Amino acid sequence: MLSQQIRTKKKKLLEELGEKRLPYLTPADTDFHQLWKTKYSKLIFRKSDTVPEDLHQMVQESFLALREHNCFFQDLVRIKGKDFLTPVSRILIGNPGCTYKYLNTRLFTVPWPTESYDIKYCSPQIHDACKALMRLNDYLHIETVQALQGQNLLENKEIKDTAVIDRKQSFAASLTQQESVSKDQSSVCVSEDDRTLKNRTSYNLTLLNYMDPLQMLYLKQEPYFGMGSMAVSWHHDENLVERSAVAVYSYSCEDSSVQESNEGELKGRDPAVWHVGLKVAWDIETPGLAVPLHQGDIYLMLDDLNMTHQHCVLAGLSPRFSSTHRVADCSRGTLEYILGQCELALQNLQSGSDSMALSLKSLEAAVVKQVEEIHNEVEFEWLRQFWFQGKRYLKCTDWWLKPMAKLEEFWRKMEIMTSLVLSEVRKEQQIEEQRNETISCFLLLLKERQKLRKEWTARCQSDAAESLPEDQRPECHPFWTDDDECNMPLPYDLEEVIAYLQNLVQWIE
Ligand SMILES: O=C(O)CCC(=O)C(=O)O
Ligand SMILES: [Fe+2]
Repeated sequence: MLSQQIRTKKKKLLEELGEKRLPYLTPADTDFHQLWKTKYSKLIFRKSDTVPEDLHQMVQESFLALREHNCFFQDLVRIKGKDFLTPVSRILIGNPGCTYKYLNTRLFTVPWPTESYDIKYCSPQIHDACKALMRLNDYLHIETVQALQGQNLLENKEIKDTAVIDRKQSFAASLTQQESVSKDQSSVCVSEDDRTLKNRTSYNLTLLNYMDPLQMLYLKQEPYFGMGSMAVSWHHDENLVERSAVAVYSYSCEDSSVQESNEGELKGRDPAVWHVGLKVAWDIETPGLAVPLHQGDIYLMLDDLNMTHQHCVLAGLSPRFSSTHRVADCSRGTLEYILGQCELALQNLQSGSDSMALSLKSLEAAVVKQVEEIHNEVEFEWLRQFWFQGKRYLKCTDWWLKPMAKLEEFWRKMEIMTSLVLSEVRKEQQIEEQRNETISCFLLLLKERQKLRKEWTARCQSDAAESLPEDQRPECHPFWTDDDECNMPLPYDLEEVIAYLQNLVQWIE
C-alpha cells in the first residue's frame, strides 16, 4: 500500500478510537496463551534459563563494554520527510562489509571477527564484545532452525519429516545418503527445503539497541491499546530476506530491589517491566499481545510473522539492551556489491594515448544511464549515508575508512565522467535520435542527483542534526564550492547544468 494511504488509514482509525482503546492481553489474562497459540503462533519465546549461563555472561558483559566505550548512538532517521532522533541508541555488528538500511538510514556493520579478515578494533574489549555477539548469533541460528523444524513451517509436511530424520544424522552421513538416492524426488526437495531453511535463518548481522528510560525526557505513548511508554513504535522490520526470521536477546538491567507489581492487581501490562508488543497488521478484531521480557529472555519471530504482524517495544523502568539478529537483504547492501558496481561504471572511461586525456568509450543512452545511476547510488547510498553518521564508526574500528576512501576515489572519476558527457552534449553536432535519448536519460539522472543533494544538505542542517555533540554531528560530504581548490570538474549545485540541458531538450523537441 502507498504510504500516504497507510497514513490516512491510521489517522482515521485513531480518530475513530477517540478515548477508547483496543483490548490486549498479558500473561495475567486467562486467554493469553490461547490467543498466542491461535493468532501469534509464529512468535517463539525462550525463557532465560534455557540459555547456557556462560553465553549469558559473555553477552551481558559485551553490552556493558560497548556502553562503556560509548559505541551506542541514536540514529537521525527520516520519516515522511521529517528528521527524528531515535529514542534508542544503536550499533550494528555483523559480517564485514555488510550494511542494513532502515528508515532511510544505512548502518554499516562493525565487523565481527571473521576468518580471513584483518580487523582492528579500538580496544580488546570491543573485539571480545563482537566475538561474543557472533557466538550469540550462532546460538540463535541453531535455536531458530530447531524452532522452524518444530513448527512444521516447511512447505511440505512429508518432506519436512524426512528432513528432520536427516538432520538427526551427522551432516556427512546425510550428504552420502542424499547422493545415493539423488534420483529420489523427495530427497531433491529435502535439499531445497534445507536451502530455504538456511536462507531464512542465516543471520548476517545484529542491530543492538540500548535505552535507559530514566534518561529519556519524553517517550511516545502506545496509541491503539494503551500499552504505555514505547521505546520503539509499531513497525515491521525492513530490509530483510523474505520470510526470514528475527531473533532477539533481551537484557534489562533489572534491579532486584525494584518491586514488580503483583500479578492480577494491575490492569494491563506492568509499566515497570519491558515488553514486546504485537498486533496483527490491519486488524482491530484480534486483541494485541504484550509479552514481558526479563533479563536474558529470548524471542523469535518466524517465517512471515514480521509481514502479517507489527511489533513494538514497551519500555520498563530499568536500562535495557537487546541484540536483534537478522538476515539482512544485502543484494545491494555489501561493500563487495558497490565496489563491483563502481568498476562496472568505470569501464566506460578510457585514458587516451598520452594517458592524461580522459574520454568516454560510449555515449549510448543505456550506457550513460547505467553509469549515472551508479554514480547516484555510490554518492547517496554510501558516501553521504556514511558521513552523515559523523565519526561514530571510529569509536569501535577504522574498518570502513579505507573502503570509503576507495569509493570516493571512484566517485570522483564518475564526476569526471558526468562532465565528459556534458562536454560531448555541448559540442554542436548534427542532432541524431540517439543523442536525444542520451540527453533525456542524462537529464533525468542529474535532476535526481540535484534533488538528493538538496535533501542531504537539508538533513545535515536539521535542528536535530545540529543538536548532536560534535563527534556525532552529520558531515555533508562530499561538499565543495566554486572557490574551493579541489579540482572538481562540475559544481556541487547542478541547477545551471540542469537548466542548460532542459533548454537543449526543449529545443530538440
Ligand atoms: O528490542 C527489541 O526487543 C526489538 C527491537 C526492534 O523491534 C527493532 O530494533 O527493530
Ligand atoms: Fe523490530
